[in-house]
Amino acid sequence: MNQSLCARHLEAAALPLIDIAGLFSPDLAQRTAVAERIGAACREVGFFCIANHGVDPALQQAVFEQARAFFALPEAGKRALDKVFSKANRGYEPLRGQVLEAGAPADLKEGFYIGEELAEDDPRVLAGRFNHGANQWPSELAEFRPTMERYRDAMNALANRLMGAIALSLQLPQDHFAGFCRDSMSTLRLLHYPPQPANAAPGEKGCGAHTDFGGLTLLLQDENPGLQVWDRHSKSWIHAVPVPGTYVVNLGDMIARWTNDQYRSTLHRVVNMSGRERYSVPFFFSGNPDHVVECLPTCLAPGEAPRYPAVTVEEHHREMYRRTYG
Ligand SMILES: O=C(O)CCC(=O)C(=O)O
Ligand SMILES: [Fe+2]
Repeated sequence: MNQSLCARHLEAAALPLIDIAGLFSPDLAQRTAVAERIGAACREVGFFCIANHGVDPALQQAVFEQARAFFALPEAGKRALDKVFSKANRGYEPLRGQVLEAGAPADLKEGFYIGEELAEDDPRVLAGRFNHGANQWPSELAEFRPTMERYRDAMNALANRLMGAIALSLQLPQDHFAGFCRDSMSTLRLLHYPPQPANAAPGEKGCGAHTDFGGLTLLLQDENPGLQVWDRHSKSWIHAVPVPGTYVVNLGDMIARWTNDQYRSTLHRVVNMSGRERYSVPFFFSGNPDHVVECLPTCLAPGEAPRYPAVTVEEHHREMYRRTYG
């Protein structure tokens, strides 16, 4: 192994790697043992990698194949599914379509958003609920929709399991977050990052520094590194080098609100210095829109006040989208 590879693997080791096989056990002690490791990572870093998560590698590869095929479509085909045509923020987002870091140049990524499929006459759609509606699907790619729907279902199941582990890690019953998890307004996002251009403007990068808005994010990365996670101890960026077969899991702002920042929603960004096209697939498990997120009494020391007012999942997401899409 050469020097630079060694250095890269050392950096990768900085994100805790947790084997979650025990979460699938009928034995509460085994589930709790994994939950405790997750809890420690949530307190320390707010980011961790999970292995033995049970998601079919063939399904993950199919998602990447479909994502690559979509982004390779002619510009006109992608623009026909532009998010601007959707009231529910579904569809294609062109390069530089989002500013994730306030004051920085727009992000050097293109994306595609998929959510729960809701018909035009669904009462939630008729009521104009935030992000509720139909998806836009590329008619050119027959396998795209079934692949993404299967994958979204697998991600919802895994996120539910991880929320149970987070509850256990906070000494709460495993189903404590069931109300949050029910009919979650989750988003599957396909991302494509071109290589960082040599002539990039100052501060221009794949994805500006941000924290995620929702509950949990489960990130599938291809083999090209690019994700960087802020380390508050060394005050520097950790390179989250892809570890084959794992997911990167990070906590969104909702979990920081519940725990009064005991569990961290950590700053991260993407700079694609790999010299290759990078593809990633974050799944944002955002929670039930009506669920009220407020500080858990068990996360307050005697005399301590909650840092955040109570907010519904829907109110919080409306505000966050307003900030990053202007
Ligand atoms: O592409 C990545 O590795 C991270 C993307 C991300 O942070 C996001 O979409 O919120
Ligand atoms: Fe993110």
